[in-house]
Amino acid sequence: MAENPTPQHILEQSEQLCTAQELAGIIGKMAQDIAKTLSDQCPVVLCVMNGAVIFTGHLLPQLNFPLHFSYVHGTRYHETTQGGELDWKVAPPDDLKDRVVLVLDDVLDEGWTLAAIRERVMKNGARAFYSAVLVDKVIARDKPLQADFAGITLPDRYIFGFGMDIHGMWRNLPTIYALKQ
Ligand SMILES: O=P(O)(O)OC[C@H]1O[C@H](OP(=O)(O)OP(=O)(O)O)[C@H](O)[C@@H]1O
Ligand SMILES: Nc1nc2[nH]cnc2c(=O)[nH]1
Repeated sequence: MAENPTPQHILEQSEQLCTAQELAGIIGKMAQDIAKTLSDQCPVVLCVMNGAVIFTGHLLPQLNFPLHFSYVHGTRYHETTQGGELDWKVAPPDDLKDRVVLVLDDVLDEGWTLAAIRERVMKNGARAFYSAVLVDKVIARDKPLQADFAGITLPDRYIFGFGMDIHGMWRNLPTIYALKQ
């Protein structure tokens, strides 16, 4: 891949990993599983911006029980494909005392982002923490946490589309892609 590939070049060098229809089925099943556990808890649902924006937009209308909604914004990949320190742009809400919290993220990779969110959420008084990730990546290392609800398992390749970026671009693709190997 060239050092500064154009958006079109990235797309040409990529392959689709699943269809939009498959994603719809996966998210529908996740909504049912989440409802079985949380429908009587009135959870605070937090979207992890930016990557989880499309996943959240598909999942939320299918959660057919009362909930409160807000978001956190933390990034540790910036516009690169390597994670670093988590940079908090918007931290979890302060007023989580005794609340059950469900955090929605697009991908659980090394797990440091969700682990840091869990720590802040519990410090802010939550009674219980749950996480739902659209993609659980298979990596060679142990993760600091496992997701309570996971949609699809994918191999250790940098993915983009459906909310996830590559070099800051292509979050708007309607399904998930990876660069050809
Ligand atoms: O499990 P980890 O290795 O910690 O990685 C997962 C996180 O990485 C991505 O966020 P990113 O930092 O790229 O910010 P973005 O959501 O704005 O793209 C993704 O949206 C997850 O939040
Ligand atoms: N866009 C994107 N963000 C990530 N954050 C952690 N892993 C990934 C990935 O594969 N793609």
